[in-house]
Amino acid sequence: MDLQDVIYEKMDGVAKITINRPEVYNAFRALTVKELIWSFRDAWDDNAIGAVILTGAGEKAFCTGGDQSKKSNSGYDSSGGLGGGIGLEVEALHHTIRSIPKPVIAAVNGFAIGGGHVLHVICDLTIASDNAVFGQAGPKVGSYDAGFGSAYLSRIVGEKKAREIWYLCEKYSAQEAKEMGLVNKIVPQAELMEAAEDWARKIVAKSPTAIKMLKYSFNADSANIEGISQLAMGSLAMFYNSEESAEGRDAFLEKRPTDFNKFRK
Ligand SMILES: CC(C)(COP(=O)(O)OP(=O)(O)OC[C@H]1O[C@@H](n2cnc3c(N)ncnc32)[C@H](O)[C@@H]1OP(=O)(O)O)[C@@H](O)C(=O)NCCC(=O)NCCSC(=O)CCC(=O)c1ccccc1C(=O)O
Repeated sequence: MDLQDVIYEKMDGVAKITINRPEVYNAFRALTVKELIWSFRDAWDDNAIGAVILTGAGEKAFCTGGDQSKKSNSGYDSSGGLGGGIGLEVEALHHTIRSIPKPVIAAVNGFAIGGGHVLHVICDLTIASDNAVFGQAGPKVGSYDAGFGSAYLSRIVGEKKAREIWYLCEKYSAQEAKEMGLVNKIVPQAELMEAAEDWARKIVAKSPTAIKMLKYSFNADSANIEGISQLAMGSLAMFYNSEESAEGRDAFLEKRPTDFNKFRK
């Protein structure tokens, strides 16, 4: 596949997938999500690969979720039926990251916000640079991830903290993220890739069958969230076709405060 939005590399048993849209802080559009799925599936299919690193290009951001400039009232910029009607195959991407029988390490090199935050939450492990910033943004921009983004997040940080993260849309430092169990390790930004590659190589040296079965065992306990995620994305498609959702997107793009009051009923 000829990749435009993603850089895909393989070395010493480790696949590295880099979201490459630094001009929009690595926000994803339909093509980005398609290319991410393709890359993860290639790594899955390649018996020489034992671990995957997911990161973002540049020093500012890991990923900031859906590209707001590509969102219309009928969803993001893919018009097909894939993706539950939201125009982005986010649900399939989440499924692929969880299903690939090889650990996925998120190397968070800056902002992990919104749908970008959900991506690192779903990854098996997270290593953050000391300047990384974490948080959800959906309620500020007329969106939500009521699947893995909320239900699985609450398993990691607890119900109260997950509700705080979604309801307030505050930003959290790498240290705060580590304290709430969202991050496995923090390193200086210059050492991030070295640290991720070091952990990946340690995993690659282990029994692949043991690693695969452990990943599936960890997944089994939260597998029911897949069904919730399908419902969530279906409801999101309907919500996107509303003035309320459009107000959030437009305010972000116009760099002005939101006015959601008229939608309270
Ligand atoms: C990340 C920020 C907090 C950084 O703020 P700041 O340092 O002030 O930089 P900015 O000037 O804001 O940004 C620099 C530059 O990047 C552009 N940009 C950043 N993020 C996006 C984006 N998501 N879409 C489009 N463009 C983006 C920004 O416009 C600037 O460009 P200029 O040309 O220089 O003006 C801040 O940028 C920020 O808050 N970004 C938005 C984050 C966001 O709202 N993401 C979507 C959230 S939706 C969600 O959380 C729930 C939904 C969800 O998870 C989901 C589920 C299913 C499908 C899709 C999604 C989804 O994520 O949408």
